[in-house]
Amino acid sequence: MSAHSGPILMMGFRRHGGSSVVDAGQPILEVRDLVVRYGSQTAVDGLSFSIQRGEIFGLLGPNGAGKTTTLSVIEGLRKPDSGSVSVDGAKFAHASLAVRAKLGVQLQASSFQSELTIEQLTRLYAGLYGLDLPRRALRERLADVGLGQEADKPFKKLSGGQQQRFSLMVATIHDPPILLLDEPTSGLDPQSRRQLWDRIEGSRGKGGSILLTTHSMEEAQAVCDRVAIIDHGRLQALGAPRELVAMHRDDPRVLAVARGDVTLEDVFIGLTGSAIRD
Ligand SMILES: Nc1ncnc2c1ncn2[C@@H]1O[C@H](COP(=O)(O)OP(=O)(O)OP(=O)(O)O)[C@@H](O)[C@H]1O
Repeated sequence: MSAHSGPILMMGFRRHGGSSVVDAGQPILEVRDLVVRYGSQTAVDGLSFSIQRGEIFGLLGPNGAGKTTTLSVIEGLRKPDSGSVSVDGAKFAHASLAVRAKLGVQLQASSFQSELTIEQLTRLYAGLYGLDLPRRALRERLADVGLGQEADKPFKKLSGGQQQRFSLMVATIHDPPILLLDEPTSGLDPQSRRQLWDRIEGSRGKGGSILLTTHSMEEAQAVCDRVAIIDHGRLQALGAPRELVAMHRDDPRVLAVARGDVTLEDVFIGLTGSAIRD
């Protein structure tokens, strides 16, 4: 993640386990009044939120809430029916390559040419971003994610967790100021998950921002400065995890599902309902 210029102000965002510093200036990412339809179905229905520099922001919602659709618009893969996405102040629809390169996107395993070794793939993706990294630097990047010994292995021979770590390394190879992660820890063992949390937290220290989706309330509480809970494509709640718990702890819908002290998961289920989604 690149360090950014501009004033850094204490915003008073307090996280579980410590405090964090985010930039109060222009948001690095702004989603405004986003609407996305698939035929007659509205998947995202007037969604707005913004992310500050240095902020780790969680997009939470039950299955089918519209999280992946929102990410695909931010990534430029899908055109919204209305609304806008701005990255660092530039409307994304008209964004130059330089603006698009501000996004780091974690690719699915199926996106990589699986016969190539991970060193070859690293060189390939570095080249796409205009980076000409010497072999030692390539190996260092791999070693950073615990893949130093696997440099000569074809991608397809990595384990699922190794593939995920590789894909994260590639997403950040050009030090993007904002990283988008769609369920980054699903399928990881507890060790790899904790390591990824550490890396996510480390990016904040360097001024990087992250937008992640997760179904794990534990994860949201552990790493996110703020979360948005969405359902049916609409915003249900927005704030720091602790603030949301404090704000909704007396809500009868939340009390009805709580099993002891009210948690973020109780707030989530209370606001989005207990029914399983398709
Ligand atoms: N390509 C598509 N064509 C038609 N409908 C779609 C398409 N992609 C998503 N949908 C629908 O849009 C809604 C939002 O889906 P989306 O994948 O964005 O939800 P999500 O919050 O990411 O869900 P999950 O947690 O299950 O990944 C769902 O009702 C889904 O069925």
